[in-house]
Amino acid sequence: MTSYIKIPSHLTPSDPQGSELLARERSKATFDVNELTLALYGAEELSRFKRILKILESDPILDKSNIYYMGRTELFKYALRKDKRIIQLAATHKWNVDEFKIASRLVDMSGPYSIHQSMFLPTILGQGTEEQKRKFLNPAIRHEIIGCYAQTELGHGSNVQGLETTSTYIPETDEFEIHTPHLTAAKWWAGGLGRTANHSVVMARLITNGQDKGPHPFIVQIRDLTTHEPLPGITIGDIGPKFGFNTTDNGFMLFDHVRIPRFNMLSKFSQVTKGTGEYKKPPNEKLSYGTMVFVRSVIIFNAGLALARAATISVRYSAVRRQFVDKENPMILPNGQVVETAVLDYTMQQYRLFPVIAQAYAIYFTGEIITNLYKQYIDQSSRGDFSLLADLHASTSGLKSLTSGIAVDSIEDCRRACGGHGYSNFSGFTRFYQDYLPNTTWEGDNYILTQQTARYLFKTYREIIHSKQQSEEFSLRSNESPTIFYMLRYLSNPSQKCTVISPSDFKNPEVQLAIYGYRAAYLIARAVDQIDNHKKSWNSMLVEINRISRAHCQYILVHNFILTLQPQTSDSMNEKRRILHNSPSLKTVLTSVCNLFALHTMEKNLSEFLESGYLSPKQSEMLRVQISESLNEIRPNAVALVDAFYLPDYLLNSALGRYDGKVYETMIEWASKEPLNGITLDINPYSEKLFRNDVKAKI
Ligand SMILES: CCCCCCCC/C=C\CCC/C=C/C(=O)SCCNC(=O)CCNC(=O)[C@H](O)C(C)(C)COP(=O)(O)OP(=O)(O)OC[C@H]1O[C@@H](n2cnc3c(N)ncnc32)[C@H](O)[C@@H]1OP(=O)(O)O
Ligand SMILES: Cc1cc2nc3c(=O)[nH]c(=O)nc-3n(C[C@H](O)[C@H](O)[C@H](O)COP(=O)(O)OP(=O)(O)OC[C@H]3O[C@@H](n4cnc5c(N)ncnc54)[C@H](O)[C@@H]3O)c2cc1C
Repeated sequence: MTSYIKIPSHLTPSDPQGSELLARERSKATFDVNELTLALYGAEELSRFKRILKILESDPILDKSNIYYMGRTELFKYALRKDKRIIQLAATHKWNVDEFKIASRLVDMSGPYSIHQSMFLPTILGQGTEEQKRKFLNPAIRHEIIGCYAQTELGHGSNVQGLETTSTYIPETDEFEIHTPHLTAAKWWAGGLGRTANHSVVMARLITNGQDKGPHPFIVQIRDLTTHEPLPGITIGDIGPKFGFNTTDNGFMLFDHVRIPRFNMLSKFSQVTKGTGEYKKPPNEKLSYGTMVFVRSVIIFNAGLALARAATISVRYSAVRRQFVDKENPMILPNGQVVETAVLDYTMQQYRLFPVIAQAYAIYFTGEIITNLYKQYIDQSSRGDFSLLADLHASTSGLKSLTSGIAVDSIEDCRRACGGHGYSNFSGFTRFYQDYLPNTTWEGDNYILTQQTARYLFKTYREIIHSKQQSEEFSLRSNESPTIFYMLRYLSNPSQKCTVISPSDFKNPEVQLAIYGYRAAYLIARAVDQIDNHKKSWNSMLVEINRISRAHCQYILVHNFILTLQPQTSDSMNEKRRILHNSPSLKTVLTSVCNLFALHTMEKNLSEFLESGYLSPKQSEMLRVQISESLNEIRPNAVALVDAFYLPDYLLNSALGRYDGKVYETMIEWASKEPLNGITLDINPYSEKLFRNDVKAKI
């Protein structure tokens, strides 16, 4: 990359150097960072990760050093080039799906093919028959066709039942006719549709024999495979510049009575019979929504990674950044020199950042559990058993909403914790934050999704209170279901009180779960009473409903973190958990992290814990004391805890979060490459010229 300004090479940052400060931090850690990294990734995945990283880092097409200076069109071209390159590398190195995902995560830029991978392929895989997979999936895997997922319309997104695009069965020709009846039915937002895809999954209302069977997925070829022009009857375009995600061509699409073969209705679960147009219902009405459940589970896992990344940048930078001298506890170098205090030593900075580390670990562990639950559902559903779907839908909806909301808030908190430099693109936060933002909206707006979770919780609660005679059955189920467990516990004595008598009692996992469980059950019981006995409308309860989903999902996050740290029978323990359980130092540090997560989250929602009367004002004071204690416990391990995420500089692309701490050297080097620095302006206001030259002499 070209430098436009020569920076005097004799200048170095004032002592102590960033590298020295980070080395000191690393030497204070009470646990082995490599061991924790292994416990997070597992040996096999870590070695794959390192192998793939090496390939990407040394590939000139995937070099990221220029991207902070690019505008949209340039960035889009870069994204297309890098998407093609990853596919070529995958072919060369024979990467499997998991390896491909690792590469995409490391290259870290949504692109024109992203939705092909994340939604088009999974939809055909999940909803297509074997014959349809042969016809569409195999060429799609080979990238002979490129697809997108067009569900949302200009006038409807959240309300899937309200979609207007129609797909009408024509028995005479054994075809479907796809049509856009109104402007509001224009497909809108589909990633990759704007300029790239030649096929699309189109969610359209199935009309057969004059009956509307609601939205179903269809495969539609939308562009000519040779000319790449839209096919007759189809109008397509890019929807224009966005808040972020500009490296993907989100598009719009209109259909004018476009015919497709009957074969193209994805028919694993519901079918239309040739000629008669008879409709065969799916075994569960919502199976056509399956892709959304899958992507929501991925979003939960990704939220943990996003938090890990934000925490890594801000914690490392805070260890290097120094401001003022803390006179009561000055920072003294080995040579006796008193220097300014690292901002990480200020308790306010710790209170802002350490909970983000804790959120990252908490969500990472729940992400793994949800991923496994999804796999279990896929396994069972392949044998015709859909019994897990309702639970999976409720958990993924609420957790997608909660975890992506936490991630968005915390990325911004971490950015602000980096002060002025956090506002520079070189911080590594700008595109990361902008591109992360739509996670709160896509795959179901976060406020809409909480209604799905609350509805499921109300149903479960009603089942328990209306079937006293079955209480034994519920007691048995409570061993497997933490939800039933906390509801039963609440119902056993609704006026119970929290048992904490000293701050350290808050460290007891049983106490934490009892507090979270009581609060969720109390809110649910109150809402059910309002709806069932006081005839409150659903709409009038929406604020409460959102609270309930959040309360339940926070319980789940705390429960899963505690479960991860509890000894398990060795045969049920996988390799990663075994590493963790065989290391007392890892368990100790992660217990502090778990406590901080549980207690800080409690403090942030304190009014809900207090209003039920379960927690007293006195206990809430003790809670604060214990949070402070947890922050102190984590302080020596802060840098090591983020190092353990093993997020390489190639991914972070951040001057502030570099592993080696060379923050200032990188800031000035990258600034010297700003192309604006290569232009000499003509500042005479009466001259029409803007520049005296196009580009300064390169240095
Ligand atoms: C290589 C892989 C990498 C993957 C990387 C992925 C990362 C992400 C990257 C990019 C992806 C982003 C691109 C974005 C794409 C999109 O946004 S696509 C469009 C997504 N759109 C939505 O999510 C719309 C949200 N709306 C809905 O889901 C629904 O309309 C609804 C809000 C759930 C309401 O639905 P509906 O009105 O039909 O249903 P209800 O009356 O409320 O409920 C009826 C019963 O059905 C149950 N239900 C609802 N949905 C589901 C479901 N999905 N699964 C199972 N069951 C469901 C509901 O609980 C009710 O049950 P009950 O009657 O028993 O109570
Ligand atoms: C970057 C990006 C990429 C996308 N990619 C795709 C894609 O590839 N394919 C695709 O099909 N879609 C895609 N989408 C669309 C996305 O799925 C929808 O935008 C999303 O589901 C929200 O729907 P909406 O836009 O209709 O919001 P609306 O439903 O109009 O929401 C507007 C507001 O109304 C509130 N609201 C609506 N209904 C209710 C209610 N019942 N109760 C309470 N509040 C309510 C919402 O909370 C929200 O605050 C993408 C969107 C973005 C931003």
